[in-house]
Amino acid sequence: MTEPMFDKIALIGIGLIGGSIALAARRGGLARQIVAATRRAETAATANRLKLVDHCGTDLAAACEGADMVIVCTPVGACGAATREIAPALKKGCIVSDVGSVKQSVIDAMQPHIPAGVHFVPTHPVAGTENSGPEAGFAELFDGRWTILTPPADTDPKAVDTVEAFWKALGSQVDRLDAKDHDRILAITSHLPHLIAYTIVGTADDLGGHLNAEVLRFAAGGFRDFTRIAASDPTMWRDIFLNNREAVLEVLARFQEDLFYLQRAIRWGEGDKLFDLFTRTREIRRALIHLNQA
Ligand SMILES: NC(=O)C1=CN([C@@H]2O[C@H](COP(=O)(O)OP(=O)(O)OC[C@H]3O[C@@H](n4cnc5c(N)ncnc54)[C@H](O)[C@@H]3O)[C@@H](O)[C@H]2O)C=CC1
Ligand SMILES: O=C(O)C(=O)Cc1ccc(O)cc1
Repeated sequence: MTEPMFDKIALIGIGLIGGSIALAARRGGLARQIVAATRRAETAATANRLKLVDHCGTDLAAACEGADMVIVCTPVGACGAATREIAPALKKGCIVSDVGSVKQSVIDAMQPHIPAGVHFVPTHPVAGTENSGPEAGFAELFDGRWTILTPPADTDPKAVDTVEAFWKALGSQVDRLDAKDHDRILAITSHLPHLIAYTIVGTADDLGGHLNAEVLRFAAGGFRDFTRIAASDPTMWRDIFLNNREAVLEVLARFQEDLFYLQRAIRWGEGDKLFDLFTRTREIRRALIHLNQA
């Protein structure tokens, strides 16, 4: 049997992502001990009942005592305060990481609290579901999916390599990006699609009257897919939009222009404009399938 990568991993927050990391790390035998801490006693009790980790409590700092690797798995708006709370307990040489869907604002919030001698390697596993909480975690979540590392320029390269090896051992493919580039890319590929889903389901619900019941009764195809995305966690997504404000507003402006273009084409019966765009987008989907990414 090979040696575990770490003696002790501590997870701060144990919902879908924290729970999945715990289960995948145990599957891979990556740590001798995995502990967690979360704000609410009820969540900790669920994590303990499900045996996601060796122990889950509510004292964030106590969980980090002696840990080699600490991963903050809270909504992005809570990352800074959580890091401030655990900072006094971090041992020298420890790696602190996070899994937030937004990177630059999380770096800005966490980095000032990272003590000297502790390494900070921010990450984003681009894998998830619409479900949240400790019951939602599963060991296979990261298998074959991408995890993006966005280490600040002065980060110890050995710590970055260790985090890369850890995510590969969890089943993920790994790449590295500048944090701001990450935020611009995710604004279009993940954040805008969620905003559209939240909007369309709300609009359908607002139709009112007898149409409302019909919309839900015949929810099929495209609309049903949107309702899945629109069931995603409200706290998590509120924090994502507030923390990736600029990039989201920029792509939203572009999107609105493109939507007006289609609106005009429909109004004036310009079928060739619609046909050309739909042909181009179908090719994009087929290329993704070819690359095994869809
Ligand atoms: N849900 C998804 O599909 C994905 C989420 N992410 C990111 O991962 C992070 C966690 O997301 P999920 O696991 O889905 O959320 P979740 O809601 O399932 O779990 C969040 C956990 O953090 C705890 N928590 C909340 N506020 C806290 C605080 N102030 N102090 C300590 N613990 C606190 C909660 O009790 C819960 O255990 C978020 O930053 C999100 O952006 C990244 C990739 C995919
Ligand atoms: O459920 C889905 O379709 C998702 O898009 C999950 C997801 C949500 C947030 C992320 O930062 C990454 C992945």
